[in-house]
Amino acid sequence: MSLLALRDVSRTYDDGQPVHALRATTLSIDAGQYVSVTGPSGSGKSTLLNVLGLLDEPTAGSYRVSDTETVGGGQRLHGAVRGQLFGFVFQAFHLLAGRTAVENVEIGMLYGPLRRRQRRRRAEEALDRIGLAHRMHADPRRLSGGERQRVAIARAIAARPAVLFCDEPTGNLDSGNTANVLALLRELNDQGLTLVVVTHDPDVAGHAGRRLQVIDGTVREQ
Ligand SMILES: Nc1ncnc2c1ncn2[C@@H]1O[C@H](COP(=O)(O)OP(=O)(O)OP(=O)(O)O)[C@@H](O)[C@H]1O
Repeated sequence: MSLLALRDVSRTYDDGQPVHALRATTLSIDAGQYVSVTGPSGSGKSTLLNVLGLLDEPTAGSYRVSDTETVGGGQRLHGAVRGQLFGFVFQAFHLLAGRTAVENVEIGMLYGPLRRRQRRRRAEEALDRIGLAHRMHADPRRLSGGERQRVAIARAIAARPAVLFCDEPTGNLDSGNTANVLALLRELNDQGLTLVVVTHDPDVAGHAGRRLQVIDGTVREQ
């Protein structure tokens, strides 16, 4: 059974005249897949990621997550699915300065069901998993770019999502730090996490087992 299933999904923006950011797309992603999404600027990659991550709603079509129809389900359903199953990593790390790494990771679980002590334990586990246990109490301002992105990944995986959505996760990193983050993503995928990674970088895309290309709102397998 596919974990994420788009059927005939379109996303049209009304910007004076219609912008067809995503055109009648049918796409299934199975649990455990590592999927990259590439394509020219403005082709619809972020729109696809936002629709898959329930951050944006299709204008037409059906989107099932774990066999639950989400289109028309409303904010409450979308929020619940996101909270239980999805984690997000963006190009800009969005970490809070003045808070430690472990506090930043805990913030990702603030609105979930866990109590304070459980949140701390999960945060510590997540930092340990990404190899930053020794920097747990550091302010993100004192971490390297690669370490910051790893903290952002820890924050995204601490609540144990089934799917991690990444939008240009290495966009702000030099080649050494990019290699570290890619090794971490590979390891997380090996442990069963489903990954969907939007990237401009063909080398980053090359790490995925399944490669999608978006051109003018149309998704193709590569
Ligand atoms: N809120 C919006 N209102 C109107 N048009 C939008 C909006 N968001 C995106 N678009 C348009 O939809 C199309 C797809 O945008 P999208 O951001 O998905 O592309 P992208 O492939 O992620 O681009 P990039 O690689 O530059 O980030 C573009 O033509 C864009 O201008």
